[in-house]
Amino acid sequence: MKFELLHTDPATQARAGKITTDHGVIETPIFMPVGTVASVKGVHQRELKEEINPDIILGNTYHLYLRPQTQILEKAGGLHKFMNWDRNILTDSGGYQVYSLSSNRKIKEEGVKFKSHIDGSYHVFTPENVMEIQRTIGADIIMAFDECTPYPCDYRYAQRSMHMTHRWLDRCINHLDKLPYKYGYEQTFFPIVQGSTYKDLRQQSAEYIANAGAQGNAIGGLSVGEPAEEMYAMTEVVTAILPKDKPRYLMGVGTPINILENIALGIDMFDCVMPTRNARNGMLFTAHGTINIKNKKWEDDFSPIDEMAHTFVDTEYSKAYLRHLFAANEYLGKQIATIHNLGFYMWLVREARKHILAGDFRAWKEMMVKQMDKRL
Ligand SMILES: Nc1nc(=O)c2cc3nc(NCCN4CCCCC4)[nH]c3cc2[nH]1
Repeated sequence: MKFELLHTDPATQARAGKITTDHGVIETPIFMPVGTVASVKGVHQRELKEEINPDIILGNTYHLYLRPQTQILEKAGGLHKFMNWDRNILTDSGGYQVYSLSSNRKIKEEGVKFKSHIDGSYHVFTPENVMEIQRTIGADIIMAFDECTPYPCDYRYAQRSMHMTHRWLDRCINHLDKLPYKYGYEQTFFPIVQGSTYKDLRQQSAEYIANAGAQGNAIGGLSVGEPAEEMYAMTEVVTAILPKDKPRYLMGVGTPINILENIALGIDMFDCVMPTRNARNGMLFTAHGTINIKNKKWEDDFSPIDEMAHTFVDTEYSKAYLRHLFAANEYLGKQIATIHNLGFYMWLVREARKHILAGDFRAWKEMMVKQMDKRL
């Protein structure tokens, strides 16, 4: 992987960059649509490419390991072939999903024992086998196996969790070095900063991760219920320490406002289920605020979904029609809302990149944060 830092905004820490991998170029700042189990829910790969045009999407080790399982992915020649997606893919390592999805899991030094949320079978993830699984899935960017420290937690817990994540990081790196690529293209490994919301632990973890000398670095343990101000404060502490010539990925973030605030703090990569999950619930994000399309007020509003026309659905369908589809529980409604929200998120980060390069990012960001903070 190659990262070119094209410009850093003088008034903030915002950056415009370009990542190049064997599956193409990723222009940063970037939002990565979440395709947990090899599908961005309700959207065809062709629609994704033609209408939303993400340079990279997310997959998930925990889910893909349980279903379709790694031997199927291996027989298919990896996840790109299996889902017919020839652009970039990033897989999360499962550290978060085990903690958020599995009914009962035990975290020990060796690894995490968990019960499948699908059929109740027991499994163990270790730094070593998660590296093997991610080699088999074949994503272009793969994440360290870490513990996403639960929030809130006391200092002692956060400290011990962070040190275990650092020991697991060393095990990931040592094991990965023994695992050749399976499908003939490069895979890049990102370590993950922890430390919960304790400034000194975040500094220690950022130093440890920076010293690993990876091609990119991630910030974990945030967007787990902490107040946004805490998220921003921890991001600021960490980006001050992480190397500037490597991309920074803030995991699981976030709302449109969170994304703009964190771009200003020096983050290059984002992923979040919000645009897709909220869409399925009728919540639309727009540059002028959020719309709950199920609200009766839209039942005779025949204006386009979004005049800014980020994607074809914005002008081909009215608010009234979309509200009707949700009222009738037609899954076309969920599909339309999903394409709209992903189109908006991609527009937002691309606009941010334009303003960073134009030198007026701060003023634009302040205006957008105010404008988007409305319920329409
Ligand atoms: N390996 C790993 N380590 C993390 O610390 C981590 C931290 C994360 N924090 C989030 N937050 C997701 C928040 N999301 C907001 C919309 C509703 C569903 C949850 N996702 C994460 C994923 C993560 N993955």
